Amino acid sequence: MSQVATPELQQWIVEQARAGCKPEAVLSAMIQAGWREDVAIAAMEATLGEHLAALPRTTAPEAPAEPKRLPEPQMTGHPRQVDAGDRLVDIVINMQSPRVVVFGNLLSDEECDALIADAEPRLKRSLTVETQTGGEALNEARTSDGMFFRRGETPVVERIEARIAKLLNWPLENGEGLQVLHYRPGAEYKPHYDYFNPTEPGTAKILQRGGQRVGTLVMYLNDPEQGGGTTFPDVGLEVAPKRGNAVFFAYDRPHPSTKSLHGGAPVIAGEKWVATKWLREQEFK
Ligand SMILES: O=C(O)CCC(=O)C(=O)O
Ligand SMILES: [Fe+2]
Repeated sequence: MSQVATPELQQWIVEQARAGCKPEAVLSAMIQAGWREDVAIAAMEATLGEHLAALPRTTAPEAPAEPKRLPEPQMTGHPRQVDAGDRLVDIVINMQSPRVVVFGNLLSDEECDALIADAEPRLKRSLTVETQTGGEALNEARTSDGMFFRRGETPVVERIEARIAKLLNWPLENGEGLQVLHYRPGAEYKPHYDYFNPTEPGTAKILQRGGQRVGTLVMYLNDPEQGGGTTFPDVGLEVAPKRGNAVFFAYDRPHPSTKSLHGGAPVIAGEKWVATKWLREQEFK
């Protein structure tokens, strides 16, 4: 008998493993059939190693040896404020896991008003990027109206984008265009992840435009009367929407272990306006 593992033998080893046979039982069956022990062990190791490596992952891949670079404010020495170029921005909350920072005084009232005024005539019922197809679709979980500015579209947008790039140490070119959302009473955005699910078929096409999303900055443009907080259900955190403030969160991999699940809670009274900046790994074209 040949002492080189054949494709048939490899197939048989995988089938035994699938059927729940213990490795010892598989090995002793092979020895019974006349395989040399060392050849049988090597065949099992190689075959099952390859088989396992090809399986879809259901848990988080191991963190890379070099921590991935992510958008992150410069906060060594625990400053109360961060220099964002043309403005000192307050640190209100600094949370590590999930990575969440709440900023105060990021936008002036005039900037908030200008974003709302320029966005309002262009609002449509919000679409979300569809990882099934790579296109966009109406999403029942998101009952706000929205629009996108192009990067640098107006002087106010340009100024805010430069400030965000400085604040989060992240290249301006890696940002998507600013999105403005308007929630009426009752409107909400149910808990979701902002990254694109790598197991879904449309994701490869979406990633061609700048790679994964790795961070989100939600800026509050007005003060809703009641409700409308940004929630992080994995950690029971709710950020109150306050005009000029913002909540930033980052996710180093497209996986729920980042605890970056978040949503816009229903607006109970009044309305809610936010501007969202999504940050990609690479230049967003
Ligand atoms: O409105 C909010 O508080 C959250 C918005 C959001 O999650 C998003 O734009 O992706
Ligand atoms: Fe989101």
